[in-house]
Amino acid sequence: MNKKGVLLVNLGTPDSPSTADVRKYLDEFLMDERVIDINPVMRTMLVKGVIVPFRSPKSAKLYKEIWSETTGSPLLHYSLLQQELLQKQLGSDYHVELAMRYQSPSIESALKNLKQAQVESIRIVPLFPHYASASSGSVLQKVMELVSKWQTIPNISFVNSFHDNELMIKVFAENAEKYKPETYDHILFSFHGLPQRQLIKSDHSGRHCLKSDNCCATLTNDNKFCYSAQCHHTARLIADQLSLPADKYTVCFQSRLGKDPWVQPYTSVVIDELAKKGMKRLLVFCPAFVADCLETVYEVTVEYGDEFKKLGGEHVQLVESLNDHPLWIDALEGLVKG
Ligand SMILES: C=CC1=C(C)c2cc3[nH]c(cc4nc(cc5[nH]c(cc1n2)c(C)c5CCC(=O)O)C(CCC(=O)O)=C4C)c(C)c3C=C
Ligand SMILES: [Fe+2]
Ligand SMILES: [Fe+2]
Repeated sequence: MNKKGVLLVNLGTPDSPSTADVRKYLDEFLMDERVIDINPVMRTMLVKGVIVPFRSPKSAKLYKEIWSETTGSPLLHYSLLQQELLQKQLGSDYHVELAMRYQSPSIESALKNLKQAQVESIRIVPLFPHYASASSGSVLQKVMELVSKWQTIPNISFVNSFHDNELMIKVFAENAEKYKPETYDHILFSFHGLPQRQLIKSDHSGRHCLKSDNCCATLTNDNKFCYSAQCHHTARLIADQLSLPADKYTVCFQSRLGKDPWVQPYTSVVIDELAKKGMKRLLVFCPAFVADCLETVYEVTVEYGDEFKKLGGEHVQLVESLNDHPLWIDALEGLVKG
């Protein structure tokens, strides 16, 4: 019997924390037309002329801080563990591959392995709980570009988003419980940011995105593919699971790049405001990521932690990501079989 193929795809990480490898990674990532979605000539000038030359040495320093001598980039390490554990759990009827949208292991090589294994179908699982053109959309476009050239195209299906996955919500809540959320002054749900123009472009109704202050407060037919509305929904589900009152938590967005407005409120602004209000201890969830990475272990723990302390705060505690939690592997099994 032919096996069923599974392709897990995360964002990508440099091959090493050297400036040259970070430059290669940022160049491939930021030249993607779904990531910096502006006129191609402007994108080339901005990315190759400004962002990559200035950002690469700075980012390389940060990557060096989180790089493990034995396991390298945390994002790749946890993604490989997720692949291994899912393969074990699904058994020999399945062939599970892992790819990164940018750099290695590439989507090309993972698809080649699936083709060689003569799989009868491919289930594509972008490892992003919330749909964004810049993340899941880009993964799906790349896979379709490559597979469309095959002589025989197997059955293909993909997961668009899983922002309300019950097991995922449970793992985030469980991971937080050991820190006793009730002992913190405030809880943040800090999601990866996105330029506002990308939200507006995804609003096919033309009635929803950024048309009112609370356009993301509920998930409706009009905004069900809105990245921000999906993020708010995930936060509400985790907060409900932990019985957090609405005034005890804030949804915010981190990792802004460039001068254009991104989805708000910005995490750094919220942290400043909370410190100025005299809050001392913050617990921070990063539910846009299924594995710990630069944006969680460095940006939240170190950068936001230092910023908070400078303004009188005492402690910023990150709730670890889904990583290799057994219930998350169960969740992945459900996404594959669903
Ligand atoms: C969760 C999904 C992600 C979306 C959506 C996303 C959009 C997006 N990101 C940038 C710019 C950068 N992101 C960087 C790192 C990074 N981004 C994600 C995920 C999403 N990005 C992850 C998982 C990571 C961490 C990778 C790792 O190796 O640990 C970086 C690189 C790091 C840095 O230099 O700060 C940049 C740059 C844009 C512009 C964007 C949408 C338009
Ligand atoms: Fe990013
Ligand atoms: Fe929206």
